[in-house]
Amino acid sequence: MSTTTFSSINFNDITDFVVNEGNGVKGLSDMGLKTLPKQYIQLLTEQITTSTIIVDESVPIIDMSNWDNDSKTGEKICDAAEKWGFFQIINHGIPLEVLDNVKAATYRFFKQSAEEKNKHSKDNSCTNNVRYGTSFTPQAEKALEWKDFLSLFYVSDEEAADLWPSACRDEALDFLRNSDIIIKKLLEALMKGLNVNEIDQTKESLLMGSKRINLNYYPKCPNPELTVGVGRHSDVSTLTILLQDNIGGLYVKKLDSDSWVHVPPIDGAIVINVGDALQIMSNGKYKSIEHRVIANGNNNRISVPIFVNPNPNDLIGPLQEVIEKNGEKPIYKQVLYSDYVKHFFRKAHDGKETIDFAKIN
Ligand SMILES: COc1cc(/C=C/C(=O)SCCNC(=O)CCNC(=O)[C@H](O)C(C)(C)COP(=O)(O)OP(=O)(O)OC[C@H]2O[C@@H](n3cnc4c(N)ncnc43)[C@H](O)[C@@H]2OP(=O)(O)O)ccc1O
Ligand SMILES: O=C(O)CCC(=O)C(=O)O
Ligand SMILES: [Fe+2]
Repeated sequence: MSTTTFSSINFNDITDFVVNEGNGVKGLSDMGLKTLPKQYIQLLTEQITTSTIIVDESVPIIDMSNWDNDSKTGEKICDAAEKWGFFQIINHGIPLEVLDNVKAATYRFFKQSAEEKNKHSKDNSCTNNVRYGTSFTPQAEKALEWKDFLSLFYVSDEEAADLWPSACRDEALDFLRNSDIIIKKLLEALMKGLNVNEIDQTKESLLMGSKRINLNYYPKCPNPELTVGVGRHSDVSTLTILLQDNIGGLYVKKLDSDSWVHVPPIDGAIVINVGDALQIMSNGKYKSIEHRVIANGNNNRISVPIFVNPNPNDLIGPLQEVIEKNGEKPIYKQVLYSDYVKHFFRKAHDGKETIDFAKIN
């Protein structure tokens, strides 16, 4: 166990302690520090103030239990994807036990020593497909984010058995497996809304050709109002399937406004959001909305997003059907998906700016 105390580390050593030595912000929080280190103080414009929060609106909650005999469910999904870019689903069919197990596994992974977790850091990991880290892109950020994460890119069960950390591997795989049916249903409905009636092999690759599961850990934070758990960003996925715990703190931007709406935790629900890849493929019909997570002064929080993505080798752009059948002018060009993701990962979170990479000027 580490014998470092907060008074024994200099403020200038913080980045070394948190980022390079793998202690993460959890390492700082566990020491019981009373003041937020300056490296985490966000610009005033990025700190979340109550004046921009709307309390009397919320993202749609869609009951999936009627999927088979109510065509309205599909319409509700398309409507939510157009107007909010975010919604919650209930009665989705993923067993509660699977959700509870992956939450417990997240705690189990982060409870390990810094030395154990740091075996999976960018510098130490023997594979690019498993990455333990903190903040988002520390080397590119003006202010760091109060979050540690483990990011697992899925290739196969065999590869996961060899490379994913045993503290969380089986539970993460089980969540991925159990989310498959709901992912297909959601994409089927969303494609129908674009006049795409069949998800053939090419579409399957474009829509869900790769998956990444992240385990996020946001420890209790001193001066939470000065920093963020995750800064403003939109996901670069097709769809994100997000499991959050009961603490709360995720805010989404209301379309065409400067206001933010809280996504309240609902027991057993899953949060769904549209990512940039689907905004691009739908030629802007479905919205990949900016969201962010506040830091919490009283509680640790965890979340587990599954990012459903195109295959990295796919060229993504507005779908042919959208342009031909609907007679639209494309507003995005074709880009190689792995180039798009590399662009996202090389800069700090910056709201909706990633998508400019694919815009036709
Ligand atoms: C909100 O906080 C987050 C969010 C996220 C992820 C959010 C998403 O929306 S994930 C969906 C991403 N899509 C995919 O992963 C599928 C496609 N994957 C790929 O195309 C490739 O795997 C790749 C991600 C582009 C990596 O390609 P590779 O050839 O292996 O290139 P590298 O040189 O390893 O990486 C390029 C660049 O990205 C950085 N990076 C790679 N993986 C991650 C990661 N999981 N988390 C953070 N950064 C990553 C890597 O350091 C490289 O940057 P350099 O500056 O070193 O060149 C995730 C984490 C959050 O906190
Ligand atoms: O923790 C959350 O609720 C959201 C995290 C998030 O936006 C992400 O990992 O992309
Ligand atoms: Fe996100």
